Amino acid sequence: MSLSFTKMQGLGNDFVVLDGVNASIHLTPEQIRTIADRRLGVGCDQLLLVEPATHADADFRYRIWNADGGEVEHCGNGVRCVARFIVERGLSDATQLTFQTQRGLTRTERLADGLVRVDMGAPVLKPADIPFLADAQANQYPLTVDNTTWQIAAVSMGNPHAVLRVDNVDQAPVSTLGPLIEHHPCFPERVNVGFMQIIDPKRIRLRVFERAVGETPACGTGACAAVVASILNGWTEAQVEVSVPGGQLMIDWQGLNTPVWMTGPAVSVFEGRLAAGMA
Ligand SMILES: N[C@@H](CCC[C@H](N)C(=O)O)C(=O)O
Repeated sequence: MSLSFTKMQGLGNDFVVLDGVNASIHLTPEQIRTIADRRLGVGCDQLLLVEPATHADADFRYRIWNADGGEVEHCGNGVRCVARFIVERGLSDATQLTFQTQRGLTRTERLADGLVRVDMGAPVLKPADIPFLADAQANQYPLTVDNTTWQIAAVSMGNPHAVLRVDNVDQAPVSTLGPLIEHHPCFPERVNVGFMQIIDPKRIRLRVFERAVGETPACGTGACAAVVASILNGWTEAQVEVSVPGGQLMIDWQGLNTPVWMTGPAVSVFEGRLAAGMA
């Protein structure tokens, strides 16, 4: 079967997006790895599949696989792209949509200028639910890696994040410390690792080493987790501009048990067809 796809990106975090509403799509982890491969396939950080919802309050179901073929719970840049994909593919013309994900319901609203605003849900801070091994919940935890102890925040936005405050993200050890924390035994499902520099109470800079992918130009859930960590620790106010290597996201969080709001771009790059045998 030859399957059509759209290549999309949100601040350089890139996706292959598939329409599972008009076709029944079942891909093996090996097929996903090949499609995501930048030499053997199309190339992407995540593969996204839109399907009919099975939840009464959702318009569509939306599933996410990392480039290594593993299915994950949530993707912030991805959900903005999917909101746009649905309109471009004629699946709906609604400005507001509700998506069913592994982590629950996520609501999107298309704004002017190609921006999409997303209700990312309330962050999860209880260690066992992240999951993160700690005796008690705290705003920061000591984490020892190779005899050096770092202070990290642990936050789930549906998917797990560790956030470290650094003086300068340009000099942060993203490619060396990132994978060590990703695989740290205190994170039994591995973790995305954010390196955050506070510029002032309204602005941060962030680089994220994504679980199963490596450093990406942007991570939407990572930006939400970093802002939650910075607010909990008293470093920023409730509305924060997050500068990542791929551009800017606006994140707004009013505090415990309230949703994190994320606003950012979603861009279609090209459409194509996967050759028979690829899918
Ligand atoms: N790029 C994403 C996050 C994708 C999933 C992540 N790598 C994980 O394993 O949890 C985003 O924009 O949030």
